[in-house]
Amino acid sequence: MKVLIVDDTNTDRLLLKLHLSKLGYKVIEAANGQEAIEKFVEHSNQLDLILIDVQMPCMNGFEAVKSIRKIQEQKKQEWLPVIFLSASAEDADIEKGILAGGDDYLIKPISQKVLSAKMLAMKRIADMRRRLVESNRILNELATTDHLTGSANRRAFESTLEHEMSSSRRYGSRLACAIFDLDKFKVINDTFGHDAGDAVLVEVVNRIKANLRAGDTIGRIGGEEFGIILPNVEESEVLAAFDRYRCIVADHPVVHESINIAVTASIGVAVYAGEEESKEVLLKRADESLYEAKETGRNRVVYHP
Ligand SMILES: Nc1nc2c(ncn2[C@@H]2O[C@H](COP(=O)(O)OP(=O)(O)OP(=O)(O)O)[C@@H](O)[C@H]2O)c(=O)[nH]1
Repeated sequence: MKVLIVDDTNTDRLLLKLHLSKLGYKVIEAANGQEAIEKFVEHSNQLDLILIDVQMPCMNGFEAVKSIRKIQEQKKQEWLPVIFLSASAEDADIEKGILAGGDDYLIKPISQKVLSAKMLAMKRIADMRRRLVESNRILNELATTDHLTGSANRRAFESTLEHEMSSSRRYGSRLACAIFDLDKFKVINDTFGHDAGDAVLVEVVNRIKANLRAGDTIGRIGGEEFGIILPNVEESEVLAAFDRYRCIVADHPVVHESINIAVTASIGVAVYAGEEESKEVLLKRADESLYEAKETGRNRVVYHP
């Protein structure tokens, strides 16, 4: 468990550090409110608890914690327990501490026994918090990932598309969006079996992922249908970029259980450059190009600038 100790009195800070280190806690120190905020920002991913003195010059503990809570809210971070340490036993001060975002308030001088017990209680909260963060991470992954191919699922793909379209509007950049559909996939399933079909889907996604630039996205938007987003592309690069993906699929068969499975894909492209257009209309334009690619022989990229 990692604890940030904030106290402007060196001896108090040192004593606390000594005691917590003996109990096995890792300690980071700050000597004032401003430094506490800086240390919090630097270590927020690993911190489990803040122990902070109230009376400090320039910025007192209450103000520092209010700022920390604001940062946490902006960054959508999980709750981090805070214990105030103060020489004042006034009810009003205790109330202020809780209102400022504290979870507990200890009156100085603090007995080592009480501090050890409070630390144990906070460790329980820290463990619970860590489990919650991990569960949220797993839930988010499940909600946004296609379980077979590991690519973004339709929901995550559409949300990325919306985000990229708004960046395109803001910065005047151009983004290319394509619908990429494997050809005659039913025949692959019927000839080689559903497991072979699954292996083809996984291999195709892996090949494309290995060739995407940072910031590009592939998402599975249907059974054998994928969406690809290339933000910040030059008009002259669009066709060549998607033709490269077509070749990456068509040039080498997928080998499954020592059987070579030839696969091709048809790709329909639409480019967005900040127009008044919804993602549904953009995807519809890509879909119309895909339809044309299928109708005119498959294993083709169709793009009408
Ligand atoms: N193995 C496997 N097959 C899937 C999966 N999802 C969808 N499919 C199959 O993909 C096939 C899609 O067939 P169609 O929509 O007829 O299209 P197609 O055979 O690819 O023909 P064209 O798109 O016209 O070239 C169907 O047979 C689906 O059962 C999957 O997760 N795994």
